[in-house]
Amino acid sequence: MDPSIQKHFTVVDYVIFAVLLAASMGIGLYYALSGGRQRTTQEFLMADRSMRCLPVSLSLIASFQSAVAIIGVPAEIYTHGTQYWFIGCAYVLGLLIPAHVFIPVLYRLRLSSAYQYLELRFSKAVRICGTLTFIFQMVIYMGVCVYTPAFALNAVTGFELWGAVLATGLVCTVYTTMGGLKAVIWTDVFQTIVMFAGQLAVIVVGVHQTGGVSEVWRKVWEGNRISALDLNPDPTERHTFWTLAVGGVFLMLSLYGVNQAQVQRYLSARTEKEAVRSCYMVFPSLQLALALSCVMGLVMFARYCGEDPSDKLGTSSRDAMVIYFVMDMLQGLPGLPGLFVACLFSAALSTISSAFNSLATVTMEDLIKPHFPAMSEARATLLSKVLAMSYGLVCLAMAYLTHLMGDSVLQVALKIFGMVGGPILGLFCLGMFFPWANSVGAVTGLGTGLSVSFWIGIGSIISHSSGTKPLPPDCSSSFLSGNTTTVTQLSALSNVTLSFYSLSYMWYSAFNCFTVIVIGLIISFLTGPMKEQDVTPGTIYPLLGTLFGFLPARLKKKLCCVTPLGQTVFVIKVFHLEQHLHQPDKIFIAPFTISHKIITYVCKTNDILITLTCTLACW
Ligand SMILES: CC(C)(CO)[C@@H](O)C(=O)NCCC(=O)O
Ligand code: NA
Repeated sequence: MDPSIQKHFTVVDYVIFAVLLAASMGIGLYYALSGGRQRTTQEFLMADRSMRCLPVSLSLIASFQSAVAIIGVPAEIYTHGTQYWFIGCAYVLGLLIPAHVFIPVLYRLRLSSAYQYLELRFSKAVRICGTLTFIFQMVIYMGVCVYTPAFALNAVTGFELWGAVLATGLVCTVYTTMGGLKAVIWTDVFQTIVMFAGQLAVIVVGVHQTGGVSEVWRKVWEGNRISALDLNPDPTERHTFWTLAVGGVFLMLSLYGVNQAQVQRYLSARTEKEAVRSCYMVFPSLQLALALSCVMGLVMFARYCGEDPSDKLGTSSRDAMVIYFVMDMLQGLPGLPGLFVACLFSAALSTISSAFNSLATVTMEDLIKPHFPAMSEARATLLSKVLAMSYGLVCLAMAYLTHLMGDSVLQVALKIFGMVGGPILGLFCLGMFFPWANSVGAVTGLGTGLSVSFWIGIGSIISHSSGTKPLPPDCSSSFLSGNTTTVTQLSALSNVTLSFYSLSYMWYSAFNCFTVIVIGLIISFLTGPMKEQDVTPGTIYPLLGTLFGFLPARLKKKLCCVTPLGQTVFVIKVFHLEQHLHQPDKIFIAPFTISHKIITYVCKTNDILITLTCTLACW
């Protein structure tokens, strides 16, 4: 790269970056030494199920808001206009459905791992398939997350690439291993605030340098960056209202409904109500996060009029371009470049810490504990810490693998969510909404879903058919339909396979989710659908019964698998008992274990140990 355009950091900037890392370590240390000192898996992995909604909600946003979004969304807006902003519409259903469908089912089962649900509903085999799929997804994703900010910074400022990767990876591993989920959640709160502050600083400085809000508006308007509502129904067009607002709902569901990183936070909330409330509170914050990154893209456009510095930078990476503009704008304002770097690394840290903790949880709960039921609590906790640490090291290895890949990172990250998260979402929907689905159907459905999604995903990468030409760069140019021509050419392709490959990546989650459900149901009916009395009560959400409320009661009962009233009352009693046991003088030892419809409570009331056993009923 041309050394004359290289941006430099001052001492203040390095100090700010160091403060971020030190503060995160400090929070980790605090939770290692306070409370229960991380001596139980309940504390280390579930934060003692004692969290309030505010920290939980900020932590929920932080998990999937990585540097990928902070750099990728402005790059998207800069080159293609504001169409992507319509994904904000998907947040409505994308958060309401998790709050009122997934949280009630999962919270009431008092799980530790979301994949425990799959065993209760189907079988051990399905649970293990689900867990392995999740591990695969998160391991790839965290590589992308830690590599992205380091690479982009290195391209522009010469900030040591592997030094930055190692610093983030190792610092995060240390505080996650020391402080457990409490540290992960509270560092998320701190890091989310730094993230918002960094983006806000760039916007304020950018608007000021461009000559005010009205000047920014004039330039983005004349440069055609304000996109109209695109209602084109073509599923191969990358971003339209439909792909974003409808396809986006499924993307959101796979992240906020069934992804262990998020489910674990819901489960760490002290009550179900608190969990639902935290999900509601994600809505305004996520809209704010989206607005900040979109506005940042617009401000950059107004300031640089679509300029493309890729020749000067020696890389065509759009991420490097964003960093270049930001560093250029913030130059000469001591501390602000450092704040932006802190913002990027906050985003990365908060994402990989969630990944480490959730990966340690599923490995422990789904893969190890079932084989060693007699393992002592101390040993289980130690093992969980070793797991969290090992995933930290895996993350560094994945960063190196990401280094060997290419493409636009926003698309890569969202493609992974769709390719792997979509089938997992399908598996949970199959279990929750369709009482007839059986275990064979679930495994076959997941297998088919993953195969189809990889076929399309890899096909699209190889045939390069998912790209869209950027809008013309010039601020004052009139509208050119670069976008539309590409799409018409693509849809005119007679080759069916090629048009499959060009399916918009925003549809991946929805498409793959439906593949799993359809194949799962077909195979279930062929191999003998699940009988109502064999379905573990409490694992079905009466969706079909609610949707078809007009049907006669007998048919409705068949659709939603409602259990007899007597049993329901019984469970309500059990839940009352549970709340009762939460009283300070009556300590709850183990929440309960569920094995094949039998709940076992172990509780301690006035120093007497009681073991309660009862059958689980539908809620
Ligand atoms: C996950 C969404 C779509 C939620 O708004 C957004 O945060 C996003 O585009 N994220 C990109 C992937 C990432 O941040 O790692
Ligand atoms: Na994050």
